[in-house]
Amino acid sequence: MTDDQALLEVRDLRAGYGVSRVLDGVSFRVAHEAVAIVGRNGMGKSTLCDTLVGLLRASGGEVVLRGERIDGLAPERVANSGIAYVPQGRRLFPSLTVDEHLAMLARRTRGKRWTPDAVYELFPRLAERKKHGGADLSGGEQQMLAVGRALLLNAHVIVMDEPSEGLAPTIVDVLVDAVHHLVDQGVAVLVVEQNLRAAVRMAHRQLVMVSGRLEAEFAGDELLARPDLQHRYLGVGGHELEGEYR
Ligand SMILES: Nc1ncnc2c1ncn2[C@@H]1O[C@H](COP(=O)(O)OP(=O)(O)OP(=O)(O)O)[C@@H](O)[C@H]1O
Repeated sequence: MTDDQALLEVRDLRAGYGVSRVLDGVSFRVAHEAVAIVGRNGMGKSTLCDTLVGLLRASGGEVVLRGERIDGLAPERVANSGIAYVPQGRRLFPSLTVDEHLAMLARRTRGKRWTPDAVYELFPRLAERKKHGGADLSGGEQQMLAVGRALLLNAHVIVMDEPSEGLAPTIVDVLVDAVHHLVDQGVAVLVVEQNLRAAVRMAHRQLVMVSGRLEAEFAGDELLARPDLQHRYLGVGGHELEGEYR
């Protein structure tokens, strides 16, 4: 596989809940890079994440990871094939310490690039909190731990659903740096973000989801400079979104 080939390719993906169709033919490619998906609430971004990682079954289309179809596989097999998921809300165990969370996955890390020590090097703050339980961690520390767990799966692609949600700006900076570091290390990142500024800083390419379809793509900070497009695609200025796209 060469660098310009897609690590992840999604073709005409369709999925929904019962009779309600949410993803209505989603296609995109992710190479060795970070790509952001932005869009208003309820447009299908989390549904896309769940479908990519096998938590929701696609009703049509294909998900191809490094040349192999992974749609239709159970979530554990998707994880083993090289996509790790950092879900919205982080889903940690309140009674386990940081060390215990990472040790649970350490068995899989022998001889691999990512180990608990490498995670502590990436997030020194977590190293300081090794013995603390999940319930004692701040939102930012929980997010770092959730990313650390995903890294220990030694994934080729990490899917993150709204990682900056509820985090202080300085912690968002840590996450932005972490995403760049992961890309430098050869990991592709697909990040769903409500925070446009964070999305733009994490990912050079931003794809806009509208009603279960990808309607537009922007590069760099093009979208930040265009309030008209933000209004059109993201509903900025709409009462329910005021302040989210900051
Ligand atoms: N478990 C579910 N059962 C039925 N409908 C669902 C379920 N989860 C989401 N939906 C619906 O699917 C649509 C897309 O939701 P989704 O959460 O994917 O959007 P989103 O873009 O991630 O928005 P948000 O940022 O609010 O999570 C919405 O209409 C939502 O109500």
